[in-house]
Amino acid sequence: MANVGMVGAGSWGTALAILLSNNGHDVEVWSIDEKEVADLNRDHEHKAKLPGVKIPEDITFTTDLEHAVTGKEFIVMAVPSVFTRGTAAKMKPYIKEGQIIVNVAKGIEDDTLMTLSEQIEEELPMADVAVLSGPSHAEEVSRGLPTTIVVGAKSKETAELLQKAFINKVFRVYISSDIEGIELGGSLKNVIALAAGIADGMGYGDNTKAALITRGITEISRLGIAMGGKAETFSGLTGIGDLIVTCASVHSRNRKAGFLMGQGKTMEEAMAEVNMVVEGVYSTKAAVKLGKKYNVSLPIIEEVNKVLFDGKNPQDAVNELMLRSSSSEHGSMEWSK
Ligand SMILES: NC(=O)C1=CN([C@@H]2O[C@H](COP(=O)(O)OP(=O)(O)OC[C@H]3O[C@@H](n4cnc5c(N)ncnc54)[C@H](O)[C@@H]3O)[C@@H](O)[C@H]2O)C=CC1
Ligand SMILES: O=C(CO)COP(=O)(O)O
Repeated sequence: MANVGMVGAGSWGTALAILLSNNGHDVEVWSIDEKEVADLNRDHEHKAKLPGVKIPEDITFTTDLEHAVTGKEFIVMAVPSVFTRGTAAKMKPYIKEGQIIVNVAKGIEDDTLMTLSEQIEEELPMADVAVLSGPSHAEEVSRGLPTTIVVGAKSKETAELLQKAFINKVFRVYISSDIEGIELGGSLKNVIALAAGIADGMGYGDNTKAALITRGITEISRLGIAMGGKAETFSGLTGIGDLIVTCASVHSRNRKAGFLMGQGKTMEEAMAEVNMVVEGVYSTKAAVKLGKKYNVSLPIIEEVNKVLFDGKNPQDAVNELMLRSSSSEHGSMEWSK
């Protein structure tokens, strides 16, 4: 069994710490937040983020980053994307050659357009960086509800080591070498989930949701493939799978923030009410820039960007999407007649 360092004690870091501890590993969790650490060590429950879920007493929580990451067989990074680079930089003095770090956050850096694993590699070039992603809400994983997920890594050896560490009878882990595709699917689905939430908030129905999911994965795949991801990744768990759960789930932070905006709240009001990270808000601008860079059409993502940052009325965004120039479903096609 392994010694594991968990960096980040939000809902996802806590849920995965519980899972790894239940799998028999020794888990030490770091958070920057002193109150969060004190509460977790005292209550053995994350009352704010996973109320009612018992945290095993042998999981320790600390604000000492050196202690949390030194000498661990692998480190899990579960901080919101805007803190990923900075936290990785702080870890540098304690990271040895070949240290396995598995990032579980989902996002794209707005100014560099880098994925999170690329940022971690830039800060920690000595590390062996992997990712874990898929349809997996912390609220359900922490309660042991059956979940499937994918580890992406550079080597099969690292992928299998992590697969073995995380897998159990309610958490089935697949492996993949397509880190780029996994990360792009995981980040871009959050933008579409904001759109799905907005549609729900406006009172639209299941037809609209299906349209957003289906046309959303078309946008995600088009961009992801142009950037080097594999087509099959976008039709798998980390692509369409994660998109479905995030657009549909009552647990989704992105869908909820969108819902509140669809009901007339501002982006800031919606984010404050959700009170957990809404990653899609941070990934939207980057996605629009990537669309331009790779010359890929992203109509839904562009409308989300306008609603979030240009004050566009969601109804006008819907009209724009429905009335834009008509086209065939799959681009240029051959016709039999
Ligand atoms: N919650 C979920 O169900 C899932 C979340 N994710 C991803 O995991 C990442 C983390 O999400 P959550 O745990 O939900 O977020 P959260 O909003 O619950 O947690 C944020 C946590 O980040 C830490 N933090 C706060 N400020 C920080 C700073 N300045 N520097 C470093 N750490 C800081 C704190 O421990 C805080 O509890 C996100 O990228 C999210 O998309 C992925 C899959 C599932
Ligand atoms: O990525 C997730 C589920 O797989 C979590 O999505 P939300 O951040 O929208 O809750």
